[in-house]
Amino acid sequence: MAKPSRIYLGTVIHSLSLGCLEVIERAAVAVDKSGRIVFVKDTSKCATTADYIDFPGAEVVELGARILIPGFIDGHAHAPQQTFLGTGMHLPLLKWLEAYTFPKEAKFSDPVYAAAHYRTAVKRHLFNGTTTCSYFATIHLESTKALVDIVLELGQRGLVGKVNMDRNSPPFLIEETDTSLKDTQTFIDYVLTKNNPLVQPVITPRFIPSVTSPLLTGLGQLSISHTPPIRVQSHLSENRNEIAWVLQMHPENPTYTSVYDSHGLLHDRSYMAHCIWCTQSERDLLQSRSTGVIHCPNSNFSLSSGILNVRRLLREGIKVGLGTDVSGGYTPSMLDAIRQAVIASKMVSIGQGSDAETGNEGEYDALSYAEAFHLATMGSAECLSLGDTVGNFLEGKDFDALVLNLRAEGSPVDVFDGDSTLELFQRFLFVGDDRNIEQVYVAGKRCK
Ligand SMILES: Nc1nc2[nH]cnc2c(=O)[nH]1
Ligand SMILES: [Zn+2]
Repeated sequence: MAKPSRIYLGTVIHSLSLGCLEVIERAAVAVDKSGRIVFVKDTSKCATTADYIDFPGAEVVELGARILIPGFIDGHAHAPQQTFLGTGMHLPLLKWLEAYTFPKEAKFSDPVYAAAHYRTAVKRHLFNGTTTCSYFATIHLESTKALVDIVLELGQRGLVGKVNMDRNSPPFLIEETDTSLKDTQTFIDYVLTKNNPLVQPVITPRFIPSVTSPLLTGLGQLSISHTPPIRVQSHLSENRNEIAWVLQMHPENPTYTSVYDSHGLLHDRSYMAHCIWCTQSERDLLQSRSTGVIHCPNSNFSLSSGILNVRRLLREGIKVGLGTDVSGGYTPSMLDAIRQAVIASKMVSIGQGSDAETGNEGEYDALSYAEAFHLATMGSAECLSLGDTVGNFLEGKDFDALVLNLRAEGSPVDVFDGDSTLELFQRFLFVGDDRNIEQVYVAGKRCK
C-alpha cells in the first residue's frame, strides 16, 4: 500500500455505475503524495480509529458536514468562446458561427490576447468544479500552446485541441491544408514533450463542413501513428441544415458519421459532441467503434439544434458523457449540464407519451439525478479514455475532488433539520452553484 500523506474525513458520494451511487456518511479518504487515492474506508466499519488515521506523517483533514464528490468532467467546451458567453442565443448553429463565433475566434491569432482570455475561461471552468475539461482552442498554434500552459499553471486536467479548418471558413479564420496538418503535429509534440499526464493533446477537426478530405485523412493517420492513438474530438449531427450540407458535400458517403469513419477518425479514443440526429446505422457505427458521445443539452436548446435521446444511446451500449459546449451552451457549469440533461430526457419521454409513473425500463425513461451525475463524472471519464484515472473514488485513481459546503456563505441552498445526505446532494445538483463548491482538487492538488 502506498503511504497516505493526507486523510480526508467527511461524507463521500460517488457513482459506481449508471444510477448506482455509493454514499458513505463518515468516510476516510487517504491520498498519497503523488495525488492518488490510497483507500476509501467507511469509518463506521473500522474497529478503531487507528485503522484509518494512524499513519505516520499523514495530515488529517476534518471536513465536518461537508460532502466530498468527484470533480466534474466537461467533455466538450470551447475555451475562446467564453469571450461571448450568453450572447447570440437567438441564432441557430450556422448563423451563430458566422455572426458570433468566427469573428471572435479570429482574435485569438494574437497569443497575448489569447493568454489573457484563456486564463479567464479556465478559471471559470475550474471554479465551477470542472476538474477535467476537453477544450477546443482555435486554429492558431501559438495561442493553443498558451492554453496548454495556462491549464497546467492553474492545475486543471485538460485535453486540448488545436482546431483544424481548411474550407468553408471566412478568410480571417482559415488555414492551408498542409500548414494545418503540420501545426497539429507540432502542437501534439509540444504537449507530449511536457510529459505531464494532466494535459494531453486532442486532434480537433472543427466539423466536416470546415475540413477537406485530404486534411481529414491526414488527421486520421496522425491519430493512429501514436500508441495509444491521439484522442479525436469533433461535432457530429448537431443541426439539420448542417447534416444536409455534409451529405451534399460527401455523396460518396451514406451518412455524416460514415464521413468521419471513412477518414479513420472514429475509434475508441474518439468522442463526438451532440449526435442528436444520428440514425440507427450511425449509432451502430459509433457503438462498433467504441466512440463516445458528449451530450451538451444547454447548447442543443440554446442553438435550437434538437433534443438528444440519451436513454436510447445508453441502451444501445454507446458511451455517453456530458459537456457544456461553451458557448453554444451559455454556462460553463456542469451542474447546469446535469439539470438540462435531466430536462431534455424528460422532454423526450413526455414527447413519446411515456408514463413516468410506471418506472418501467423503457426506451424513453427520463434520466434520474443519479444517472445524470454519473454522466457528468464517470460517463465523461469513459468517453475521454480517462475511466481508469478519474470519475470516482476507486483506489488507485487520482484524487480529483470537490468539497461541497451546502451551508456556505451566500449559498442558494437552504438546509433544513432532518435533511438526509441524499436529499442535500439532490438539492446541490438542482439548486446549488459555485458558492457551494468550496474546494477543488486535481491529482491531490488544491486549485480553488
Ligand atoms: N456548438 C458548436 N457547434 C459547432 N460546429 C462547428 N463549430 C461549432 C462550434 O463552435 N460550436
Ligand atoms: Zn462545440
